[in-house]
Amino acid sequence: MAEEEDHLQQLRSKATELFIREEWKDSIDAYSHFITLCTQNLSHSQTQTHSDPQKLRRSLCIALCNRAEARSKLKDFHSALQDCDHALELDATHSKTLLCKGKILLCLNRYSMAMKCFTTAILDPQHCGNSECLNGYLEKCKKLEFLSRTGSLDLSDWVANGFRGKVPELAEYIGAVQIKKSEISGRGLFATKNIDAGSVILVTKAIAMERSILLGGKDPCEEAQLAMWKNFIDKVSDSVRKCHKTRGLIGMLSSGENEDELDVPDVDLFRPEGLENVMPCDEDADMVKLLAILDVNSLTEDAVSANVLRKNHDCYYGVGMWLLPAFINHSCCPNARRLHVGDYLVVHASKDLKAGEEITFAYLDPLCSLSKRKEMSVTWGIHCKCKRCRFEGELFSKQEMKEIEIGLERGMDVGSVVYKLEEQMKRWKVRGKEKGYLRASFWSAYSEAYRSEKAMKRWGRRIPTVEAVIDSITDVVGGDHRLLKLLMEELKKKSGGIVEMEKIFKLGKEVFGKVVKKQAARTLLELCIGD
Ligand SMILES: C[S@@+](CC[C@H](N)C(=O)[O-])C[C@H]1O[C@@H](n2cnc3c(N)ncnc32)[C@H](O)[C@@H]1O
Repeated sequence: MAEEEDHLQQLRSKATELFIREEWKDSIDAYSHFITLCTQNLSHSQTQTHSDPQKLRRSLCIALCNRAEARSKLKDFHSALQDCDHALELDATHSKTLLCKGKILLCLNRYSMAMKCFTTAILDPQHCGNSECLNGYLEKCKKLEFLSRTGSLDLSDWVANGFRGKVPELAEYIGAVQIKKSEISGRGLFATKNIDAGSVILVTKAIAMERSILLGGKDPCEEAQLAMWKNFIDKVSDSVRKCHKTRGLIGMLSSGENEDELDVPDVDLFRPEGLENVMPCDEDADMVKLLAILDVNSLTEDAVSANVLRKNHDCYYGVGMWLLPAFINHSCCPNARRLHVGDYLVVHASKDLKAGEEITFAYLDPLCSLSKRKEMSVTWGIHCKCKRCRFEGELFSKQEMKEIEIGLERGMDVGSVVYKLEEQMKRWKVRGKEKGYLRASFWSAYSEAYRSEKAMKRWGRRIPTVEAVIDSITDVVGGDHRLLKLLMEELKKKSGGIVEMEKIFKLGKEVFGKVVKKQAARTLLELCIGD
């Protein structure tokens, strides 16, 4: 008996030493060995070889708790949670395990469950040493739980501080949306209630994300990009391997084939606190399918609709996988935009949305011509048939239109391009939204003309005002930072009044979403001009 006890003692000391040295993998192995022997010893109650089973049970509880901590350091949250539950079966009020479990649940965005752990731990009379830390976690949990219920995030302090300090912690939030069959392609995300422009629709943490900081240049070199993609794929595979819920959810995404035949999942499955055991998929991840899914659904931070809130204008190139936003289809007249805050993706309405309306992003730049959009859509493997593409498709076959486009490409005076287009629109009786489509397609000519003193001297009186053009483009493509920038430059020239400023704030909300209070909004807008 003494020999067995010595052996257990040695194993425990070795595991603890490795744990203190933060050698997580080796400490997990050592604790696993100890846990197996302990469990065998305790389960053979008749032949029990330990002199003090009560003490052994306590040691087992601590070993499970430490293995959980080590596993969570390696982001193996699933196994770590199982260890915590096992430890809590031995001692339901073990405060260190409750703290560990609460922290893991927080990482998994299961705020109310985490809150229960911290509250129970605080009630434990032996928690005294951890009191401050537990209260801190409890406060954080309450804040995040509120955010996950309401979606009312406030990034004011961080933005007003020039993005200094830690990236604010966000919580998962799913607004009034559902997944349904889409007329665009396969499934799409739809509003279930009216949503105002600027309102946050989703806040989602990436299941995996990889960034490269590329110094000295905007275009990431191929080698750095390849390395980043490789790391990203490794991270996704790791998270899919470790969590069957992630595996089940990612398996529901499109791999680009037979999209119209895919099942329509319930949006509730994507809630962090949603049921774990509803996942149909428990098979091993098929790497070929996984790569196809990543190809179709990964998002890059530098995309047109992605405003990256970050420090110092570092040249980042980031790629990530966010599950629910992967159901958002493309439109050349998008009504939503995305914002990257750390590993979180914040999706907000860039126009007012009606209940039942499909939520769409711009995968491709909506402020460029049909031919350029067509060229870019090849990379996405999509053939867009939206109203705008259909309308422009018919018009772009007209000789006059071809001449305007070729003229622009060959460096024709931008003022005259704008003038010609406006005159043609009158002749063709183009009205309402359709005017916005064409102005958006020739945005480069409009923005250059309005910024050129020479062009404005010559054409200024014969072309519509900046405000009128921006209004009509915003009406079709929603808020866009380039429109905002031009509007602000105009305001500076004219030193505009309150009405103009309100217009800018409104457009700012459509571009960045309602994520900051008014004072911080000014900082954001200044950053927009400085871009
Ligand atoms: C990120 S997924 C969007 C959700 C997808 N419809 C589904 O059912 O899972 C991207 C894929 O949706 C399809 N898609 C999205 N927008 C489209 C559009 N405007 N026209 C045609 N296909 C589109 C393409 O097959 C694209 O590869």
